[in-house]
Amino acid sequence: MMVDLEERVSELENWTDGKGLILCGAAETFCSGSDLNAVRAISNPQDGMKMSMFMQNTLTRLLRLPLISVALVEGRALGGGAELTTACDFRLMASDSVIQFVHKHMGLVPGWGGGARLVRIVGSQNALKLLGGALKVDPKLGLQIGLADGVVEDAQTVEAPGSHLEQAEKWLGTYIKGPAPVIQAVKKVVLSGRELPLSEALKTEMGVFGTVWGGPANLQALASKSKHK
Ligand SMILES: CCC(=O)SCCNC(=O)CCNC(=O)[C@H](O)C(C)(C)COP(=O)(O)OP(=O)(O)OC[C@H]1O[C@@H](n2cnc3c(N)ncnc32)[C@H](O)[C@@H]1OP(=O)(O)O
Repeated sequence: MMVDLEERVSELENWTDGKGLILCGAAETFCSGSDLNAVRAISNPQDGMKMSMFMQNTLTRLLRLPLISVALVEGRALGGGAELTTACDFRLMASDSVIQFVHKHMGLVPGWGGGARLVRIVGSQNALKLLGGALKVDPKLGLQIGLADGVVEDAQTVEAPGSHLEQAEKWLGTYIKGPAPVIQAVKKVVLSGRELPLSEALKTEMGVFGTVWGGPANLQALASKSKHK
């Protein structure tokens, strides 16, 4: 799974006209973490560090894709699976889903970069509670602390506007409407603001601005004298 994920990220890095990405699991489970059978075979500090380095690299590259990404959490996101959700820009949770950093119960802490990212998403107080208590985060708690950005309704219920995936596509559609170069620029500006010290982020923003200023979408908008009512 880890190698497969790295390969998919490499493919996405070459997707030049992409705008959005939805990461979801199969068989009603988002991801139950690292393969426990494989983990047993590499349960020494040296191999653990190698796995940590590999997964941090893969998930950092996933988060830095110039695409707006959503983790669609159905069922459980446990351990490394919970870390995986933090490598997307947004998280949408199904009504019966749970995100749980179970690392403490495994005698571990996050090692795929999920601890550092969690602090940036929910703040250090909430991150300490989630990791220290190995708390089960349901959609209600997820929305309350900012780990979840929305809830998708069960497809069986009358109010549900389509499957979970269709709802996620609709939700993401709001944020990726428009030309790919502009949406990619939006992501790059937010990413630099999120990751870099202010002076560097400002420089990056200027560079990204230069790629869209006077570009096709900008010139078309100017020519159409659009109003923003
Ligand atoms: C980076 C740190 C980490 O990620 S440490 C890993 C943290 N994850 C875990 O400890 C997951 C432990 N598993 C569970 O809690 C349950 O299997 C969950 C995921 C809740 C599913 O429960 P349930 O619906 O009852 O199904 P089940 O237990 O019968 O599982 C079906 C088969 O899948 C397997 N499975 C599940 N998770 C893993 C995993 N992480 N690695 C390896 N195998 C896993 C189960 O063992 C089970 O296999 P089998 O059918 O008994 O052969």
